[in-house]
Amino acid sequence: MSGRLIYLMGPSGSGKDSLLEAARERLAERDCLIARRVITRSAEAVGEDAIGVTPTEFDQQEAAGSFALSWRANGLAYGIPRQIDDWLAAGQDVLVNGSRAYLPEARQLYPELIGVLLTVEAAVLRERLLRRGRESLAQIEQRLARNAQFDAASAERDGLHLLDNSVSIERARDNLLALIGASRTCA
Ligand SMILES: Nc1ncnc2c1ncn2[C@@H]1O[C@H](COP(=O)(O)OP(=O)(O)O)[C@@H](O)[C@H]1O
Ligand SMILES: O=P(O)(O)OC[C@H]1O[C@H](OP(=O)(O)OP(=O)(O)O)[C@H](O)[C@@H]1O
Repeated sequence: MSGRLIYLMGPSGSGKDSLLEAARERLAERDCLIARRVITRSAEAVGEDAIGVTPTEFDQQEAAGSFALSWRANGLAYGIPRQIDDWLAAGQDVLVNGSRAYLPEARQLYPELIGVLLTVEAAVLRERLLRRGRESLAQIEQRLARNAQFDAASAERDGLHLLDNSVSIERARDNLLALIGASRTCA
């Protein structure tokens, strides 16, 4: 039996990483692993449980077939290690921190993926990016402009599950776990 691929998306600053950290233990109890991303961000700036590599290293790993999924956004390259295929084949669910723009390609590779879109109001998003303080103001403006290109209503039409993270992280975590549990029943 193969596991399910849960593809979490949401604008930069919406709280994907915080949500994954908050849910990590509970997900593990449900046999759901979180994929560790490879990102061309300096190690100090990574700020998530990711592996930092140089752009050259990333390109080499990508060319060698090390990634199950890989994309570029926000001036960075992101890869999901090929290892997730072993986990899925062993029947384990896998949750990845994905990209909205890359969703069509991800769906071609994993037609059964369960897409979850984390949403927050634009004003909250701005506030969170500013508070996180990881990017420059110009980079934050670029992320907000990128977000304005995506529309949650069309996401719903695309069959994505919408998950509000304007609420507390604990509530969002419980809603994520409920959503994953409900999808299992439907499968
Ligand atoms: N539910 C929440 N309530 C309040 N602050 C949150 C919540 N979720 C995330 N944050 C904060 O918002 C900022 C961005 O979150 P982060 O997890 O880094 O987002 P992403 O991984 O989507 O870029 C962080 O400073 C984080 O602490
Ligand atoms: O196509 P999009 O949906 O806009 O996504 C583009 C990228 O931005 C997000 O990264 P992340 O939240 O890690 O960005 P940041 O941490 O660099 O802010 C997301 O996980 C993708 O890797």
